[in-house]
Amino acid sequence: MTRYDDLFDELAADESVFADKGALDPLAEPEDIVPWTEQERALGRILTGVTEDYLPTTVSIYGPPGTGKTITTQRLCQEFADRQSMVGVEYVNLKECRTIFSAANEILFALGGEKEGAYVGLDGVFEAIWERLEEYPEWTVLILDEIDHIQHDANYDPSDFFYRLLRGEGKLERELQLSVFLISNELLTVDLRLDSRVESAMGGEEVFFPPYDEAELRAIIGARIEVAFVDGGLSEEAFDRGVQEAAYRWGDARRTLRLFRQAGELATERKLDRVTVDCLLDSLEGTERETTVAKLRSLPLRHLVVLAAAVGTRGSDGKIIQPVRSSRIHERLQQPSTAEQFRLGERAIQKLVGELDTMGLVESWTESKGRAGRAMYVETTFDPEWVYEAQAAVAERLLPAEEY
Ligand SMILES: Nc1ncnc2c1ncn2[C@@H]1O[C@H](COP(=O)(O)OP(=O)(O)OP(=O)(O)O)[C@@H](O)[C@H]1O
Repeated sequence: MTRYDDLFDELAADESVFADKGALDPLAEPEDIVPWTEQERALGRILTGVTEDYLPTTVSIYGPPGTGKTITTQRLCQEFADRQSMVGVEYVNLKECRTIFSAANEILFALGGEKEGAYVGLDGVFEAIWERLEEYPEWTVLILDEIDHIQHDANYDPSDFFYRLLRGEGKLERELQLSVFLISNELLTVDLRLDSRVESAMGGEEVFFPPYDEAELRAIIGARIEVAFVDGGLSEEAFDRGVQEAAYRWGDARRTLRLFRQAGELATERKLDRVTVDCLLDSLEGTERETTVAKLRSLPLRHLVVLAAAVGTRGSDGKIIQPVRSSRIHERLQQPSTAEQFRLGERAIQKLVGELDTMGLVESWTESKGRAGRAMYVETTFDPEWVYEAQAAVAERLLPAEEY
């Protein structure tokens, strides 16, 4: 026996509470979609417009994470296209696209084209997109997921991208009938600050997916829980508590699946034969932390730098001092390396704090200081140490913590 044998033996679950853990994988295609009756009807109504020769140029599908936007839209559009030969559907996820040019190239690729080189420019890629679309049925529904990941870059702004997509000359000349279904967490015109010419070119159709309530989460994950756990592997109280907490905190099906998977892993680690309410509550904290850290990691650097400055002051007991005044954040951001890189004045900092507040990552408020005017205070809504966890390298490189 080597020490690796010992290690693997120790870690291999001989008494697992799981029968088929894969059933809790959010990426696994669920057999049944618990219908979102209202939203399905709204999307269905839009699609059947084809029979009257009309599809809106855009449909904005938005709502918080894990509320079934992707799965419902994809399936409904595909089912419709399977029944209507004059409709084609393509799905593109833009999450990994760092530039607007790469987003256009990703669309081209999904339409069966070869990606273009940078030298052709955005217009060149769009020209190739229109050529591909000529081969498509009369109507094309293009689903663009995570479209809010498109950000301003050095060469183009999102309005340029949308204007070409909706009103591009090559498209108008060829009289292509294209309807773009845009999936995002926030309403796009607000989130991406699209300009008015783009707004007026958009279809104006919107479908909102609200967070799931307890009954819906129960229905969505109930069947998967039955497959995932051995008989009696999850106590009824733990299941009830799990869906209640998940509905109260997030209304997100993906996070709920993850919560039950982690609670099961914890039970196995603790050598229990069933998941208890304690396992569930302990995992709940872990899930909260994991998702917050992931969210922090995906923040634009300027927001992260402001957060790092907000949590960068420790008391003599080593604890991070909160709340912190925005002027203190400003002061910390005046260190030469940071100041030069980000050039953040007090007003810019307050604006970024406001945006972090809207994202639910901080709470901010102002207090009157009499003659000294008003002061803005900021406090994170989560354990401030997580900021370091999320971007240890960035936070420490930019702003080493200092004692107050
Ligand atoms: N109505 C549903 N029926 C069955 N499974 C669902 C349903 N809604 C969500 N799920 C499960 O949750 C996962 C996440 O859902 P989906 O990707 O559709 O969410 P989303 O709203 O698009 O989220 P995001 O904004 O994070 O991309 C799905 O892959 C699926 O496993």
